[in-house]
Amino acid sequence: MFGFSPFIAVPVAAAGLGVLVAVYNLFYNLFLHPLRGYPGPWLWRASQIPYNKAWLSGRGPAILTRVHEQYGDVVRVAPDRLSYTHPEAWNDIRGHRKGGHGENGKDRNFYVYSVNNILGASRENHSRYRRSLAHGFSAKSMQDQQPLIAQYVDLLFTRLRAHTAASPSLADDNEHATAVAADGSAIVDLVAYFNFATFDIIGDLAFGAPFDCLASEQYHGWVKAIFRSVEQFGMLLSLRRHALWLLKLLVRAKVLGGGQAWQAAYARDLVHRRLKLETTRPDFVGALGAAGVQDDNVANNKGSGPDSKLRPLSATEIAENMRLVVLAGSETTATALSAAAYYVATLPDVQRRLAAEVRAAFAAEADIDFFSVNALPYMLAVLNEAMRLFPPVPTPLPRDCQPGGDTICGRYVPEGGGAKQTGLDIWPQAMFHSSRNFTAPEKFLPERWLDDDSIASSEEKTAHTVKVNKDRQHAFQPFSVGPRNCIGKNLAYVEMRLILARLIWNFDLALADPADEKRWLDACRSFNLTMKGPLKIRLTPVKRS
Ligand code: HEM
Repeated sequence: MFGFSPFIAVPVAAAGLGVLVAVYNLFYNLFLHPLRGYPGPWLWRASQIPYNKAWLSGRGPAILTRVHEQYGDVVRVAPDRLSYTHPEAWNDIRGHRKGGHGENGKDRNFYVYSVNNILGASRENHSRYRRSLAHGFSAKSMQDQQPLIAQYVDLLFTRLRAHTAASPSLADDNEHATAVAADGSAIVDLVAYFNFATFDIIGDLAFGAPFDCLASEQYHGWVKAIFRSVEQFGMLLSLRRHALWLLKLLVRAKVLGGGQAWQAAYARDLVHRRLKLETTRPDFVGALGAAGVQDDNVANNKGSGPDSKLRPLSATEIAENMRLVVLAGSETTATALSAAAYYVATLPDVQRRLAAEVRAAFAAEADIDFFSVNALPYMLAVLNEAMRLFPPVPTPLPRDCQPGGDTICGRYVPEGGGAKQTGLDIWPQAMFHSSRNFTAPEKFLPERWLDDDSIASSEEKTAHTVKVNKDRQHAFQPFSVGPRNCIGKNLAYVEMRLILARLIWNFDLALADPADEKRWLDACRSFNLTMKGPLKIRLTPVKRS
């Protein structure tokens, strides 16, 4: 009499089982998991959903900053994941290891699309790639690269000056720049122009040919494809963590990741052409190819003999690494410059002090070069403060805890629970905005990077003199630390200093629309890199007698 049709009984039983498994998982994560002793919001500790939601929203950095403010320097942000804002975490998680300790390897899910380049390479291939690439980033190479870089910086300022012509009728307008006033000022989308310059510079260094963004004042198709794939990557990642089947379907349907094959083929073609040139150009491909280029079949045979770390790279490996270098080296630098320009345009006191320093240091624009820009301490402080408040890489580059576990910030972290290794995150934005690390963390105060201990903008001199606690300022590591830190850090600083110094030497900056003070920041979304809207700045040429 209690007999149910199998068409009802089977789905009901399956649903019931599903609910039981879900309840058991929640119970296990909260009360039995090896990470159960770490603090965090209970829903984040119980389920992966809030963490994935934060990633997919593009607002993860702000969300994680709030979570850390409430729960402290070490937070369990997902059942199998810890996130850190204590400065010691940089070295404990990513630093050079002593006494035969293994490294906390890169999260395999996260770097799955980077296994063929330096970013996600195995330890052995990483050494090969890093050693070969290092030649292109040495002090000697950078000196040789100076004319090549300067040529693009010159072109950037030729373009900007053309838009700010003395008479609007002479100015050369386009969708990214419009002359507006008889005083020669123009409204320019600086995000676009910084991207044009940084992509041209790195494109030329990586492939021996620029993208001609500055020449055409347009984004090159390859650059547009990179932007699209950065946004998609945030989604790919979350799907990989939880719905691999859905990911496979979407990739197969080319809804996600569709441009990857085209981007790879394009890079291979450029590298092949560059390798054929008989030239001593001081670019990255030249440095990589100097030790010879190995046949793809040999290089793919990942031998582990004693000389395996010295194996030269194949043309495909060079192309994959150059593709990564273009992405890693362009958008990041353009983001730092955009953030600096935004804060300078928004904060009159900062602009006044910066302009005084830059304009007093150089009698002529031609005096601004690789070396002379090093003598501008306030400008360096502005750049660092911009990267602190608006980090070019604001989301984590996650690691997996090494087998056997590790001690991080003085506390033992177990290797993992079940089949999953413990994930180790540092969200740079949460680290750099932490009130435990920085005095008045939400304020743009370049003075915190100078020798003075007191911060007071002239407007706030009496009301808000802040005594800066510098004990934990080493939390600021926008280029990461350890053997896999940013290889392009010095080049990035040279580009940023050259461009910002010349911008300030030439122009006064103001937001074209004051509403952008809030709107521009609010519209940004972070998926590893930061997707920014146009930054419309009124550039007014400096009048000199
Ligand atoms: C403001 C500008 C920049 C910032 C904030 C930045 C930040 C970073 C960070 C945080 C990493 C570590 C990635 C990880 O742990 O997975 C990294 C790695 C890397 N960066 Fe940069 N970067 C910048 C500019 C550049 C430039 C100009 C280049 C080259 C032209 C470059 C090339 C690389 C490369 C090749 C790696 C991988 C290094 C390795 O795995 O050994 N970056 N960068």
